[in-house]
Amino acid sequence: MDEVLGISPQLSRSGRPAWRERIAAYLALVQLARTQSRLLSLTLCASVLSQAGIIGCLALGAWLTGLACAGQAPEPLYLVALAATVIAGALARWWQADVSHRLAFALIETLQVGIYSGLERAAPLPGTRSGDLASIATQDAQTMEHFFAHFLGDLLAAVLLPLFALLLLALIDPLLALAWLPLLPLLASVPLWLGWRAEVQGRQLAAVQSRLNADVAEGLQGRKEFAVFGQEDRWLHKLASNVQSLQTAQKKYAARAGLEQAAIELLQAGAVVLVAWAAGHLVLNLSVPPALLPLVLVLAATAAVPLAELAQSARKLGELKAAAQRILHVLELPERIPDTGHATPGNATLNFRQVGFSYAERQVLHGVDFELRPGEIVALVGASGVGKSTCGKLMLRFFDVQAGQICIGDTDIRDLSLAKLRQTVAYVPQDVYLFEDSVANNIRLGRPDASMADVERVARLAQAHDFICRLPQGYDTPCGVRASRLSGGQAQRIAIARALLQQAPILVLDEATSHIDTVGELALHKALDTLRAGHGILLIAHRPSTIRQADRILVLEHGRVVEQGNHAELLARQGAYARLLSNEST
Ligand SMILES: Nc1ncnc2c1ncn2[C@@H]1O[C@H](COP(=O)(O)OP(=O)(O)OP(=O)(O)O)[C@@H](O)[C@H]1O
Repeated sequence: MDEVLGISPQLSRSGRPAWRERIAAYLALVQLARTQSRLLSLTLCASVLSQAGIIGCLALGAWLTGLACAGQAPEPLYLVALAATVIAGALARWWQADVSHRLAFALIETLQVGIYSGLERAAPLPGTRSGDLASIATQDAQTMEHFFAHFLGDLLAAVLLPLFALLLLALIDPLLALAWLPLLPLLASVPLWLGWRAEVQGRQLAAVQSRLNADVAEGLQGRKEFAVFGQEDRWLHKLASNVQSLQTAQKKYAARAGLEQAAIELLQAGAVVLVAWAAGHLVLNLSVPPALLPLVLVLAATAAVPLAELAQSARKLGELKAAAQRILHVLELPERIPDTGHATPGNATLNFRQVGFSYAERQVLHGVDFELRPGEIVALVGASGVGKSTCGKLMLRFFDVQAGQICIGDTDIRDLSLAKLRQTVAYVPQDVYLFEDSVANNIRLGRPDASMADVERVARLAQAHDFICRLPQGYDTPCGVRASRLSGGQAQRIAIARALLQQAPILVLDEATSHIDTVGELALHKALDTLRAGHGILLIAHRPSTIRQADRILVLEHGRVVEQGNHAELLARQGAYARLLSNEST
């Protein structure tokens, strides 16, 4: 799984060696558990009490049985004590289940919020798929339930109760304690014998599971494409092969877990046999009264149970560690875009000044220069892949420029807070995303408190009001998963209305009318003309009809603005713009 997120098993992305990473993972979980210190203390206390309750009733029962065998009638007080121990043990068990799960769920909630905030802070994560990320936020976080609800409590009980039993056995006769002692560390060490394999298997299991989740999620998103290109069977085969890999990983995991289970039970039985053998000798030598024999055997058998339970719990540590490391990786993701500015722009004039930018190795923009003043409509045009959308994304700081600067009112946008920047620039992306919510709430995305009158006003401006009114529930109609109930042009108009509601002085429309019909587009052009009074509008476009309405056209070629002017001027020049238009028309 770590490999899925690009973390090598030997060396994590943080650069720490794997063993330090492992300890860091557990320490971070314990540190997290300490944030719920009250619930944590109650869980530890309840775990010890519940296991002590079970051992207590069995030991008391065995002692009374021994007395009865020796011909001593039990005193009523002892029977009352036995009944009280049984009830207290049952209550402690119930309390432990309640409090340990309250602790686990509180911590999982904290983890999930942390994971979502880490993903948001660092988005988009290079090389990761949404299914992988969903696995971290849900499955990995849920895996932690075992650690918080069971492992920590089991650990404390496994230390305290065998020590207490050892003390009792030593008080009866030190030889009994000596007979029991050697098997205790052996029992505790079982998970360590196959620990390395458990870890590798845990990591493999999580990786296969995550790959399967990612493939299912991707296949569902791309099901239309699979259907169009007749590739459903290929996708199903891929899923079947992933399921097969998952089964293989699960089988290996179960085989190793079974081996550990057998070893634990063998050692537990061995401890009882050794103590029984020593006790038999001591009883024959009259060093230990026969009435104590049942108590000795019960102590030897039951006091090792918390240790065996810990060993069982620890068997899951490999899986748990893999999940913890993936979670920590996301929690520790640095902020991709630092948000430290507090400046306020003097006015809404936008300037690109010698802007340079590259994605990984590939340089896309080299010294882009242009200005967008309030009241202007400017079109940014160029061949596909030349970097037009990249300019829009840089204006919103989805990425930061690597050379030059982008300023609004002479203030570098890196000196504005992200919130301020995004109030200043409204953006309609190429690939509109509508949430599975009502049309009105989708329009309200940037201003959740906007009145219905405001929502309708911007919908009219975006030429969306009429078709929205024709929808079955008007503005309350759900848009469907990924806007499945709307046409591409309708979704675009809702996205334009959403941007207009933001009342930002700079508006960027990235191919925002590409799915809108000619009549709708003409109406939208009129709306943009009325909007220009308070706004600077940047149109990123291919359609000649959209481009023509701009006051100024910027032609981007080889990562630079190579021409600018209005439609007529640029056509007359017979340069890059004229070439572009003739290419578009052919
Ligand atoms: N996230 C990314 N990672 C790596 N390369 C990218 C990324 N986004 C875009 N590119 C590359 O950067 C170049 C410019 O992309 P951009 O989307 O800005 O082009 P565009 O001019 O808007 O194209 P189009 O008109 O087709 O939308 C393209 O070659 C593209 O492959």
